[in-house]
Amino acid sequence: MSLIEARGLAVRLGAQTVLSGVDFDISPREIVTVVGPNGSGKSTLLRALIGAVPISAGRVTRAQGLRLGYVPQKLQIDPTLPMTARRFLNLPVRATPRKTAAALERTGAAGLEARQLADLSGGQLQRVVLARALLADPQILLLDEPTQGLDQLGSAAFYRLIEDIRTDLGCAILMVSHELHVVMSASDRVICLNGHVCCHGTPEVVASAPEYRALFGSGTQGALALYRHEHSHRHDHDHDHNHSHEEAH
Ligand SMILES: Nc1ncnc2c1ncn2[C@@H]1O[C@H](COP(=O)(O)OP(=O)(O)OP(=O)(O)O)[C@@H](O)[C@H]1O
Repeated sequence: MSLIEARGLAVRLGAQTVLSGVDFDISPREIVTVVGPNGSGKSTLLRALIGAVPISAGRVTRAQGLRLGYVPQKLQIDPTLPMTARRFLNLPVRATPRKTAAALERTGAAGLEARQLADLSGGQLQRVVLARALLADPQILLLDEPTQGLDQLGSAAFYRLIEDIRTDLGCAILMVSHELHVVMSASDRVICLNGHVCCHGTPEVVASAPEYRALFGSGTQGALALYRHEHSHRHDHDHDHNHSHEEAH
């Protein structure tokens, strides 16, 4: 049983068709990563899946009563509007001090309750935002480029934290990431998006394809090769050209 399922999903924003013909599923405990070039509709896909943006065709089905936690790409904080971490954690649903403290502790941000959001470092802020997402006791966490702006160490630590949370809470994770080494090492499935689903499959199968290894080896460079491969065909948003496969050619 999928937590979220989309069939033939299309989204129009203004005059632009941002997504079309997208089929998508995510099962409990799965880690699925969405990759794709800038402007390819990754954030829009996440927002459409949670019902934050209207869809123009197709359907999205969420499991009944689905609890989800969403970490947006960029939290817009107005520096002129003071807001403590505590207050942020209580929006829109009030949580007990014990619960907020536990959530902050879980994300490695213990004791930040009284701090102003605007004064937190990028890494601290991401942990507070993640803590807020955890307060919903989510069955699925959606993370839109959660390590943007973090340095490499900070980013690696954040992804480890996410994996630990998946293990502890048993929630599924759907994330957008540009960090392809993470995509290769930490995802159960990868979806490559460019207005439509270009291809999808397990990163392991792709990484172990002999042609792929012979050309690019493994590790980050291999991941880049996967990325390039998947974008080597023409993208004209013609869905007859959609294809999915699990091998590098
Ligand atoms: N509110 C909006 N109104 C009109 N167009 C929009 C709106 N939001 C996004 N778009 C357009 O939709 C397209 C997809 O945007 P989206 O943010 O989903 O891409 P993305 O793959 O997440 O990009 P990035 O990697 O740069 O974050 C872009 O061309 C963007 O300009």
